[in-house]
Amino acid sequence: MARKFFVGGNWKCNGTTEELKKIVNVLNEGQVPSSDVVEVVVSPPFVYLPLVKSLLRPDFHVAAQNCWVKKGGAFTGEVSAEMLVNLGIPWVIIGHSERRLILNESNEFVGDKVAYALAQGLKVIACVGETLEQREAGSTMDVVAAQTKAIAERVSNWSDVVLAYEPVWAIGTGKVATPAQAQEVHFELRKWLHANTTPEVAETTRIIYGGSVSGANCKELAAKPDVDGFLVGGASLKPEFIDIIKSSEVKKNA
Ligand SMILES: O=C(CO)COP(=O)(O)O
Repeated sequence: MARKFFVGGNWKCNGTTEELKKIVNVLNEGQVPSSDVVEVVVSPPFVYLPLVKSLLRPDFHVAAQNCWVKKGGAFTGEVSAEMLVNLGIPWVIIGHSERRLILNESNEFVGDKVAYALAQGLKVIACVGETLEQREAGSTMDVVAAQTKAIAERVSNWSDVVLAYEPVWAIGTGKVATPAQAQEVHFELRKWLHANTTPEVAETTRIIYGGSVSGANCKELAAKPDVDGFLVGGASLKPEFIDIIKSSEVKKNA
């Protein structure tokens, strides 16, 4: 079964109402391949989710950038998976490296969050990736396998999971992984899924790349067989996000 190309825009902690309305207008007017070819999901900060959802074209969807690890209650400052479901938010990003590293989210905590969000009916973009230090020490695959294992141990149904490989050294640095570097890790991750879940999960789960993806570098990355799309930060707030969505055509012609 072919894996549908997936392009996520992670807006992180950016934007004002006016700025986000402008980028939504750009997206709404963009000429992109149909939703049979590419799935597009943008992720504004929590407070803007209802606004963006209400303005966004119907073939694009929204994601939250995080959610609480279990049922809501006395957890000041948190937003629960149930609340996202209540608002009709279909997707959530979990385990982004900014949360793992700045907010000390452990592999186990991320795995628990993924499992809880899925159980509530959300679809999850689960992020993994190594730091520069870990890459230079030769432990890239150990790190991403351990992060993926903590998710796999808690998840049996992978049909609502997209796995995002985002090397920390490539995020916001302009230092994109080469297509060969991305392909190598994606291939190994798929192999890991094959050995540790089921061959079908390995074959059907989308593994997307994130880290300094731009309009200029997306086509070469998209051409790699195990790169099933992107999670885009900075460039997802700019008109070039449309070009990144269009890179899905590389797959159609493959
Ligand atoms: O962290 C990212 C997406 O989640 C990538 O960010 P940049 O595209 O800004 O490098």
